[in-house]
Amino acid sequence: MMAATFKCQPTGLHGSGIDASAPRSSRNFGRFYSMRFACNTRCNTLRHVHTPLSISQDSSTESSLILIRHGESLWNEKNLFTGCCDVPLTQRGVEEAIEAGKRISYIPVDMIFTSALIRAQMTAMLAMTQHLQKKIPIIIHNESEEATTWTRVYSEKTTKQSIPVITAWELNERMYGELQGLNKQETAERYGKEKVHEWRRSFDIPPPKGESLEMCSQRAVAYFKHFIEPQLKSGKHVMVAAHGNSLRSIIMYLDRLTSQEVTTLELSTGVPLLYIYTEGKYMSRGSPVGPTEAGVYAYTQSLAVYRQQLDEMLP
Ligand SMILES: O=C(O)[C@@H](CO)OP(=O)(O)O
Repeated sequence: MMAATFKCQPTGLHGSGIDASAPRSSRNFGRFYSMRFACNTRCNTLRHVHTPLSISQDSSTESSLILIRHGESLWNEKNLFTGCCDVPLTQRGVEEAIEAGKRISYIPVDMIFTSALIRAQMTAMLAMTQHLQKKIPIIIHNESEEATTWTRVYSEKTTKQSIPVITAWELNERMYGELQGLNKQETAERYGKEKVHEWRRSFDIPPPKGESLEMCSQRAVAYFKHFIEPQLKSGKHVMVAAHGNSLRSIIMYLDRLTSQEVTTLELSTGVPLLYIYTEGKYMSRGSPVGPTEAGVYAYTQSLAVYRQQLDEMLP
């Protein structure tokens, strides 16, 4: 069913010009890590690519994972079921994304994963405009040989100042089937509040011709385990910009929630959540409050060191 619904988008870094042969040129960011993608599935081709990691840290101990639901979209504002319809942010959503960016501006980001939908991509890009690293997020295009070749970056220096952005349909919002485009309030009046609540928040009951949360979690969590977790394991700091239900699925996995517990999990638009991945475990650190808040750098020793490096680097 999913294959018919979504066109697979080959994603990844292969041939993107992102390369680990960067010299040790920066006083503060003198150490580079190289990593190798070795994953290959029908839909994704992340392979044989090196990316630079621009902070000093002990990559074997911990990495940060930021999850962010997109800011308010035009259909959130109109209270319409959105699902996989590709709707942009409202002005308020833009502001939420910028505010989220301020809140995570001091947390290192080496790679970004977003869904294939514009509201998540806008959120990631707007958030990164606030980041203290001042690196430029670049969407990686590997959907064809030509796309790979034509988007190649030929400057090592520019590559070092970039953050690869991987887009993946597997991180899309759940596909809401025949509810897409319908008003949530009117649908509740028509089918009854309980029925609509069951479609929206039960774990395994799909809306008409759509995905249940369970179906959404199968593809979102499989993608997370296959493509995102290996990056965290290798010491990369990752941001994931996605959607209410794809992120609820991922949080269910990270926090080991039961299918009952996840039914009450609600995520606000544009609010980042921080996890620290260490020794194969995820530690939830809630939502960062902002770079000026006392104590935020004490989340982990690496973050404290990172902050110090940023301070030394900034004018
Ligand atoms: O419409 C949607 O796509 C989602 C998220 O906005 O709605 P719900 O809250 O029902 O999961």
